[in-house]
Formats: sequence, structure tokens, C-alpha cells
Amino acid sequence: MNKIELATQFIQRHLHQFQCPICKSNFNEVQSGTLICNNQHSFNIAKKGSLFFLNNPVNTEYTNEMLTYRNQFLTAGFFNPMLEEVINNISGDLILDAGCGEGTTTKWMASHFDGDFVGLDISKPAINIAGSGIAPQPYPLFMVGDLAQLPFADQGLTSIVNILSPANYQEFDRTLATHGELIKVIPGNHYLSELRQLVYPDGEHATYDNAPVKNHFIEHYEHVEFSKISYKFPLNDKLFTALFNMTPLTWQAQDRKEAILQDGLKEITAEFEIGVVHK
Ligand SMILES: C[S@@+](CC[C@H](N)C(=O)[O-])C[C@H]1O[C@@H](n2cnc3c(N)ncnc32)[C@H](O)[C@@H]1O
Ligand SMILES: [Zn+2]
Repeated sequence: MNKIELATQFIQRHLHQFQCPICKSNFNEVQSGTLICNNQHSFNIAKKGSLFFLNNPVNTEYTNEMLTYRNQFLTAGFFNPMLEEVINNISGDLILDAGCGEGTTTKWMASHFDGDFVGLDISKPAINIAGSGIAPQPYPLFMVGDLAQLPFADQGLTSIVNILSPANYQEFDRTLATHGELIKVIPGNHYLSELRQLVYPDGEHATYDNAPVKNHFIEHYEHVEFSKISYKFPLNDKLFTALFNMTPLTWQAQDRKEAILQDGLKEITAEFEIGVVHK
């Protein structure tokens, strides 16, 4: 089965859980690779199986090159212990990875949890990488869309996962089913600390402060259960090069890039706080 057919089958299984992001009406059919709403707005499934709900490209700070390095780093397993904790908290049959980037997290979760996964990101280059290569089994659906206008019906999603990405709590509240859960992952204060110390050797900005993001989340939800996960991820030269090039954090140090890459790093700290909200 090709990717258009796999995506079509996926949408057919969940047709009533989607919603047209233009007019908010239901979709009544998906036919020959086209999704059509009650008011005749139509969205084609691209060859790579992805859906494009945004017509105008939006430039993000992540270039195609950075996304390719991020893909290399994440497929090496950097997030896996954190993702294991995330899937312990999800439920149901349609789970959104909101701000999925190049899609490694979505694919990993789809292969470790029995449910259908949608990866949504505003970046077209990110979704292009997500849809590349052989079709993963089980098959996640990738789409270019905006968190501020989710193409899902009210209560259409059984869980929402939001990893190191911006959130839109109004849209999350609208689309999440009663008894569903929202899992938000934010960087811990020591996330990538060894890299920060190389970029900011004088100590300034060498630690990250996650308080503003965490407080905004807590302000919106009365009952959030937080857990922290921390581990060291071993690096080799190739992985360190990928790490250096995948994040905007190192833009400050472009003039010292060669020296930093030459010195290398043996390991890097992964630290996350995982907030879970039950609706
Ligand atoms: C730091 S990246 C994290 C990506 C991925 N979750 C990961 O951990 O690798 C943040 C992502 O949020 C996406 N993003 C930013 N604003 C968005 C919006 N309004 N709607 C959808 N995605 C958005 C960006 O394109 C980017 O891929
Ligand atoms: Zn419509």
C-alpha cells in the first residue's frame, strides 16, 4: 500500500474526529486522496502521505539543515527514556503530537503504543522530513497545520502530547475528549547543560530557566502532576556534530564552531519535566 492509501485509511478510521480548519464544519468524505468538508473545502494528501492545512508557508527558526541534524540526533535515541514516560500517560485511539517537528517522536510513540498518532507542525520542511523514507508501521499521519487552528473536532482527540513546543491551551481544551490527557514536556533547567557551558563559557546564560513556560502551564491548569526525568546520553563525534547543528542555542558560537567541534563532548545531559493534566 502506498502512503496516500495508508493516509486515506487512517483518515477514514477517524473521519468524525477531524474538522475543517477554514469553516469548522465536519469532513464528510475522503476520496482518491482528497479530504472534503461539508462546505467543499478540499485538502489533498501529498505523495508522502502528508496533509497541508496551511496554504502559506511559515518560516520558523529551524532550517532544513538543522531539522536534518535533529532527525539524526533523535533517531539515535536521545529522547527515548523521556518518550517512555510520555506513553505511560496517554490513552485512547487518536493521539496528537502537537508541534512534532521532524516526526521522530511521533514515529517512536506510534511503534510503542497501540493507538493512531497524528504529528502536526507549522513547518513544511519538518513535515517533509517526517514523511520521507519507507512508510513506518504502524503508520502515523503527518500534517502541516497551526496549533492555533487545529483541524480536529471538539473532543476529537483522546490524548495530546506537546514536546518542547509552543502550546495553544484554548485549542487543546476544545479538541481534547473528556477523560483525555494532555502531556506537556518542557526542558529541565539542566537540559543540554554541557553544550550551554561551551557556548557561554563565562557562565552567563549557562543554565536554562524553565519557570516562565512552567508557570504559564500551571496558571492555565489547576491540577498538573509533574515528574522529572534526567539522564546522560553518550556522544561520539558524529552525534556531537548533529547536536551542535540542530539547535538555535549554538548560533551565538558560530565563530568558535570548529574549535568546539574539535574538542568534542563525551556525553550530554537530557533533563525534562513532564506535566500531565487529566481532563
Ligand atoms: C523545539 S521544536 C520541537 C519539535 C519536536 N517536538 C521535538 O521535540 O523535536 C518546536 C516546534 O514547534 C513548531 N511550532 C512552532 N509554532 C507552531 C504553531 N503555531 N503550530 C504548529 N507548530 C508550531 C516548530 O515548527 C518546531 O518544529
Ligand atoms: Zn470547510
